[in-house]
Amino acid sequence: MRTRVKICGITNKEDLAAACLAGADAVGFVFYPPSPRAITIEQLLGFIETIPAFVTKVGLFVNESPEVVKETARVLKLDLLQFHGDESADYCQQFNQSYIKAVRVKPGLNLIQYAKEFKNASGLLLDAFVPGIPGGTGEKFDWDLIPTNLDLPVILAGGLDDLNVAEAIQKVKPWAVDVSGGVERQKGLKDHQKIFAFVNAVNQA
Ligand SMILES: O=C(O)c1ccccc1N[C@@H]1O[C@H](COP(=O)(O)O)[C@@H](O)[C@H]1O
Repeated sequence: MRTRVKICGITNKEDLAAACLAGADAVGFVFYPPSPRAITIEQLLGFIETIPAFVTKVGLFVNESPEVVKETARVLKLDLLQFHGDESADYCQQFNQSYIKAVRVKPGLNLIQYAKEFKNASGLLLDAFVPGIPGGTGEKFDWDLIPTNLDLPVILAGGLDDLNVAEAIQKVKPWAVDVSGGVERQKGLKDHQKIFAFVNAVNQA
């Protein structure tokens, strides 16, 4: 099975084109103002139409108000919502739209129970737990903490790059991998060579 790839934290047209050309299955946009990768509806409207068919448009939110999520998804015609905060299952389901739920993995967390709670999600995104920061930290976590029998497709994230993603895929066998910092030249700006190297590494794993 081919492992799907999401390139997250895209802030401009050039980086978007590179991700699509490299073969990304999904591109992510961060609607979380404190992030150095944050983008506004107005900025994204300037280039969102350059996304070709069959590339999934993902909007990332962290504990956002439902009104803002609804309006962002409506105006930009997002395909998938990514909830990367402490959102409840009821909160995530209210939008009547496909979503993935992120969880920051640490010892003692019952991921099997978590996946059951979010049974309507299209996938469970596993990220590193770093106190005080919801995500995009560039930190890996202990992949041994991931059970093999989760009820949801696993999207592995957290500190991935072109050098470690093959090992991650061999060990975890996720449905998809998600990267932000590992393909950047500076926060918020992508390194196009790293994007291509990452997607190639995934395809060869
Ligand atoms: O990218 C961000 O700035 C961000 C902010 C808040 C929540 C999540 C964020 N990004 C997501 O974090 C993971 C891991 O990123 P990294 O590869 O370790 O940099 C990924 O799912 C991003 O979508």
